Amino acid sequence: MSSTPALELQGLTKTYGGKLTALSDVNLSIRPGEIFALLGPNGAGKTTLIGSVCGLVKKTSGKIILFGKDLDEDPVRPRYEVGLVPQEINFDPFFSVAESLYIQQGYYGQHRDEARVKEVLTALNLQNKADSLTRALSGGMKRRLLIAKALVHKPKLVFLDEPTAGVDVELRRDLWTYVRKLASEGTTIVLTTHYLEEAEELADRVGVINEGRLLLVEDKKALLRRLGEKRLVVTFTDAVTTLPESTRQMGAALSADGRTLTYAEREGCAPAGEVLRALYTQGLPVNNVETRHSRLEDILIDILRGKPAAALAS
Ligand SMILES: Nc1ncnc2c1ncn2[C@@H]1O[C@H](COP(=O)(O)OP(=O)(O)OP(=O)(O)O)[C@@H](O)[C@H]1O
Repeated sequence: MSSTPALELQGLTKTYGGKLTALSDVNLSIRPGEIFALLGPNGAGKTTLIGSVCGLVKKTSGKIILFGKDLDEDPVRPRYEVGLVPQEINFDPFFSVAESLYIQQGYYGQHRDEARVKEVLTALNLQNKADSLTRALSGGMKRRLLIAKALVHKPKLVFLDEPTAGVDVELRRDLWTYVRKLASEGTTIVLTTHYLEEAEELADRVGVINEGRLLLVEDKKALLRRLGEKRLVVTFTDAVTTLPESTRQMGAALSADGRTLTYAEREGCAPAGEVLRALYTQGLPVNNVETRHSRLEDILIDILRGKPAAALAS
């Protein structure tokens, strides 16, 4: 696979009305074929970033390089390689589903390609709706059509801006399967989502943006390992007065009533099993043991709160 980044942002900055800085000096390189999740709270700048790449927002400064081509030098042709699934449903209600896809092919400088339209409709389970007016589709079908529109011209880079907002669990699962298939065929995917489960499920890498600044870019699994923890909670049948010295040294803590031990196993710490072994060796009255792994959601909250442990990776 080519090593040229699918997308490179260099010092990308966007100021609205000379006052509000929606993007501040964003530097980012998206690898070809990866699924990259761009995460951040409302108003962080995600849609502005996507809009700048897709030509919907005029950047204030910085460079946008698509597949090695600087958009300042050619703002049109490199964008033919890009597809966008926007947050909001935006099609003309008076065209049929198939017509809206032919129009889309035209926008991207392509000839009407009926076979491709059929293929995309089938992939998104809309084959029976080709002749329906778009306004007659259900909400979930409209979402599918938005995705079909973004893909009908075979883009090499696809932005999915909140693709599953308001869709049911089944459609969400279908879309995840489809996104994975696209990525396995070499399409680069940039995803924004407030469903962190979605990012955890799909993403190869994660970027966190807040107030227009990119705070972190990291491999998802490495991030979960680095900042995640396994939390062990042990309850005792009778109150315990002190914990074994070895478990205290490992960092286990006893609740004030002596009935609960908690231990956070992080990268480089003793495994939770060692704490348990010490408790059993000392004959402490263990009643129940629970463990819970951190999710991306816990980590994102720590990063956004500026928790020191959530030190930024390069
Ligand atoms: N056309 C505009 N004019 C003025 N300000 C804007 C405009 N579009 C966005 N903004 C502001 O820019 C900032 C970033 O907005 P943006 O839509 O990029 O955030 P987001 O991360 O996509 O948020 P969300 O998760 O809510 O969709 C916000 O403060 C927003 O109010």
